[in-house]
Amino acid sequence: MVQVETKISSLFINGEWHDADSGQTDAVTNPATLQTITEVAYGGEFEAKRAIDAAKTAFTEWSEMSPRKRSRIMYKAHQLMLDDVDRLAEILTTEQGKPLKEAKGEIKGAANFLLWYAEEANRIYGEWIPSSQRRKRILVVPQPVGVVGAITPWNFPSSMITRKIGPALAAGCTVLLKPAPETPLSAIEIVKIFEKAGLPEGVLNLVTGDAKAIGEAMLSSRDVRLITFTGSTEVGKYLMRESADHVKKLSLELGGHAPIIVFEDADLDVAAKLTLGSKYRNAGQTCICANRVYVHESVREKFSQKLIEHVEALKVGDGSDPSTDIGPLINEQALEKVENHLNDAVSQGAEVVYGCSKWNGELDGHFYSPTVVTNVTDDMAVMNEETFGPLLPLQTFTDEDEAIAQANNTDYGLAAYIFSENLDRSLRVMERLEYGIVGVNDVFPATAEAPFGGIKQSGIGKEGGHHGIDEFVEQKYVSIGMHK
Ligand SMILES: NC(=O)C1=CN([C@@H]2O[C@H](COP(=O)(O)OP(=O)(O)OC[C@H]3O[C@@H](n4cnc5c(N)ncnc54)[C@H](OP(=O)(O)O)[C@@H]3O)[C@@H](O)[C@H]2O)C=CC1
Ligand SMILES: O=C(O)CCCC(=O)O
Repeated sequence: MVQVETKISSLFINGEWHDADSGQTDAVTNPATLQTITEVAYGGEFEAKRAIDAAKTAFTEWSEMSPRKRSRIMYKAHQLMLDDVDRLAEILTTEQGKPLKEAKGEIKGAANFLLWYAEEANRIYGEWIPSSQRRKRILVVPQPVGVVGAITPWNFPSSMITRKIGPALAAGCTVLLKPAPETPLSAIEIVKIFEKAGLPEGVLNLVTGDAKAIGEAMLSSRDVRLITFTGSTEVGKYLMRESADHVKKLSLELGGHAPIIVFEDADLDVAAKLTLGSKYRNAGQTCICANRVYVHESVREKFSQKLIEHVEALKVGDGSDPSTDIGPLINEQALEKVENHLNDAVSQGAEVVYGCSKWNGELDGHFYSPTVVTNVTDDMAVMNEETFGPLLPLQTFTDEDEAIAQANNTDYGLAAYIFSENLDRSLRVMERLEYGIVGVNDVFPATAEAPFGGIKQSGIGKEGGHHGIDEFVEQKYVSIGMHK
């Protein structure tokens, strides 16, 4: 397995690596073995403020650099990432737990965001609008917002970072990045890649440590013009409230509670296989994971049989073992949440048809068996809250309107999925689903070229695609009078 130093100076401010001012460190733990991997710096307000100052100073040169030049650095970073995919995937698995094959997929996806935005850097076009007045001209000039605060989660420790810093850097913004404390090593590697690729000092800064204090430094700074955040809806709401004083821009990718609807005209083999892929990827810790499945009553038996056959074949274990399909959950609280959702459902009459236990293998980590429950009702926690774990509830429906109403009956609106071989129905249902992303016979929508993002309490703004750049750009309207 990959070798990591026992202590890392993980604060990167103005092109230099530092320890925390206090000398404090924070342990990074392997969730499969519960062994400490290393210690990283536990920074706070003062380090974050210095990083914001560095980003502010670097902004002028970076934003005025030609897009071609910015783009070249990003291409290089993309290539360096791909060249090192095996080692980076091992680091990711060690700190996050997901199976190596998924970690490799994530690193490639993360590199792809850099490639996509290296290309987009050259295409941030303005507009020339015909004026209603003969002696006037109207221009719209896109300009970078300024210093960006990026706060990222542990579930995709690499791609959630490049999905934010890719468009930020392409647009000409400079960044203070605060990664999740569970997974700082992938963030450190990304920063090192940019250092190697020749990114000027101060353009990308990293502060690991006290979330509240670092967040507060971002929120209270008039120089941080945008906060881009992926994580829980609760913290997203907090950032929104606290951004009001400075009227900051916000881009928020928050929780989801994705429904899968399996219609009676679905290809049940495809539906069962992909339901499994959606629910158990990253042990269910993906914001677009299926949280609840609605299957038409007439195909319930057949569908659940096929599903269980697939679930039975899944192997739980240490993600670093190439044969593992499901790794550990990130921590004890995550495990408790799954257990609580299961106990709540069972106490109200749900039937466990597969799984149901903390894993009793020989590893100490936070493992949970893939579990399937039926006889669930609308008021159970699992049908209302994001579980973020490998628990799959199956409920039946009898008609299309009922299925749509059930799917929409939530404050979340990130991703929803339908399985049907009927094109008319697929389009009809897609249009009525109140979600930012709809998968039709597909459950893996995240990709660099498409706009990923939720509605309702799942967030604001898009990441990915040419749309992803918009968050990092202000449109300056220039009104030109001609007087001669
Ligand atoms: N949309 C998604 O992809 C994700 C959704 N979630 C959902 O959230 C639940 C809880 O997970 P959790 O990791 O606690 O998610 P959080 O929202 O608490 O954490 C996400 C990131 O935000 C940081 N953060 C937390 N509080 C603040 C603050 N006041 N100011 C600035 N940054 C802050 C965290 O740092 P720190 O941990 O140091 O507080 C972390 O870097 C999960 O069970 C899941 O339901 C979680 C992760 C990703
Ligand atoms: O959980 C998320 O916030 C992003 C999902 C990314 C992916 O599906 O690759």
